[in-house]
Amino acid sequence: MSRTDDIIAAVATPPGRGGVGIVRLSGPALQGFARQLTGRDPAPRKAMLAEFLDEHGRAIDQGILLYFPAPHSFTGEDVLELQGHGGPVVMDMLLQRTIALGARPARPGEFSERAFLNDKLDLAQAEAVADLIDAGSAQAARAASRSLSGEFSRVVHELVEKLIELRMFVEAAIDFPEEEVDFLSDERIEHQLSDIIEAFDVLNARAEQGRLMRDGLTVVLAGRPNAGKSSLLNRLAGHDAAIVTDIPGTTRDVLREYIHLDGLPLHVIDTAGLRTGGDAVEAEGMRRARAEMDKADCILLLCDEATGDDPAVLRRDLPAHITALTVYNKVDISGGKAGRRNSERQFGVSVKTGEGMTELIQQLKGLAGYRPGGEDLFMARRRHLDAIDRARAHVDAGQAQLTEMRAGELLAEELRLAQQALNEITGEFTSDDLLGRIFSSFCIGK
Ligand SMILES: Nc1nc2c(c(=O)[nH]1)N(C=O)[C@@H](CNc1ccc(C(=O)N[C@@H](CCC(=O)O)C(=O)O)cc1)CN2
Ligand SMILES: Nc1nc2c(ncn2[C@@H]2O[C@H](COP(=O)(O)OP(=O)(O)OP(=O)(O)O)[C@@H](O)[C@H]2O)c(=O)[nH]1
Ligand SMILES: [Mg+2]
Repeated sequence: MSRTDDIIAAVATPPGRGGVGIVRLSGPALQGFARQLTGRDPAPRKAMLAEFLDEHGRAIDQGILLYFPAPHSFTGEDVLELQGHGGPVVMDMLLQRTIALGARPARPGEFSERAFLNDKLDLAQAEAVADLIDAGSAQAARAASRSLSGEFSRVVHELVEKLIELRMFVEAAIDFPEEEVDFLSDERIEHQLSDIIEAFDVLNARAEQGRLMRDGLTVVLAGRPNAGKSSLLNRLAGHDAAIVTDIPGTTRDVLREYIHLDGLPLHVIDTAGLRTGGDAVEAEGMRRARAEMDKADCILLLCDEATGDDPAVLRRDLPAHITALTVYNKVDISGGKAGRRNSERQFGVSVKTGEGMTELIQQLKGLAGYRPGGEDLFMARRRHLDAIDRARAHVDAGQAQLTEMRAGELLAEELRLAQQALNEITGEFTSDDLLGRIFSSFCIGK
């Protein structure tokens, strides 16, 4: 665990020029520190106009000084903010001055880590702070804000409480072995178990939505040369990202664009057209195309309907576990039907005129199970979903112990393991290693 008895300092505002820039400090005895820096005693939680002085007593900057005495601060320690003029040189001079006075530069995420260690935030909330800063849409920001306020943690805790309650009940039964079998046949246990499993499903659905909102959906555009993949990339991106020509084999590299569909982040990946032959460069392009397809959430298999390109052969070749939509392109010249075809996996479009595009996009959102504007979702990460999955697997195993073996002890143990897995989400049960990994991905000054 990191030491928290020293003073950390960092520029909390983004690098570059801005109206105001903030150097933030956290640690012990910052009142004296403020006195040395400004020659004045700061009043707790009161904005004070002050001069930030260098070692010769000259003003580096004139700014607002904020002092939050422990424990009533963001980190739970003394916090000092020097709100100066937002230029990179001023900020650096202020930071260097605080270091000369005994502070040390903060590591990424160290302020949030201290807030976590001092119980100001649980782990899911600390992660939500970072997700709020990284939010790419208003929906994502609202979801992160809901997690930051503790909504996600509250739902997780409710489920943990249910697990504890049931475990106590089962453990009480184990303490009276002669009655155990009867006790375990008690319908209450079955009921509570199915109640818990239902709560897992609800939690999982909400968290999965939140994860989608955070990580987005990766869609790979694949198909024969000239099918219109790069044209589709450009239309989705809204600008000329990729070169489009009528020469088959135009795209050789993998191209990536990041867009939003009603708040759903979409990573769209354009690839080299698949065909036999082609030179070494094109062959490498196709190899990379297939590597991207293996990692996709969804593949759009494009074909040029105007030339009668049959997608069946390529479709058989796709990675089996990944959802694929077949997109018949160029209906403006083929005369084919635009929009949904025989199944929800087949669409006719004209990338050129835009016909059928709305339906295709609608289907993409639907595939992800994405519900725009979902007011009940909270930000979640893959780490959280993994923990939910593991906890759920323990509950399922416990249920099997009960119904098949009437083994109360084993059920109790599975419930304990489920509880432990869920506690990883809020950080009641974590390793230093995990904390290190989480906080080091934050920005400096957060
Ligand atoms: N200038 C500035 N703006 C900021 C932050 C900051 O650190 N500085 N924040 C940093 O992320 C966010 C606000 N988060 C904060 C969270 C808690 C406390 C705080 O002082 N908490 C005390 C008192 C609570 C109260 O008065 O109700 C506490 O929890 O005891 C301050 C900021 C966003 N804006
Ligand atoms: N008429 C018509 N032409 C289209 C449509 N979509 C694309 N094209 C044309 O088809 C040709 C090939 O388009 P690209 O987007 O480069 O095709 P691609 O699949 O990226 O091809 P490669 O990069 O070679 O694999 C270009 O001349 C486009 O203008 C469409 O909907 N209708
Ligand atoms: Mg192309």
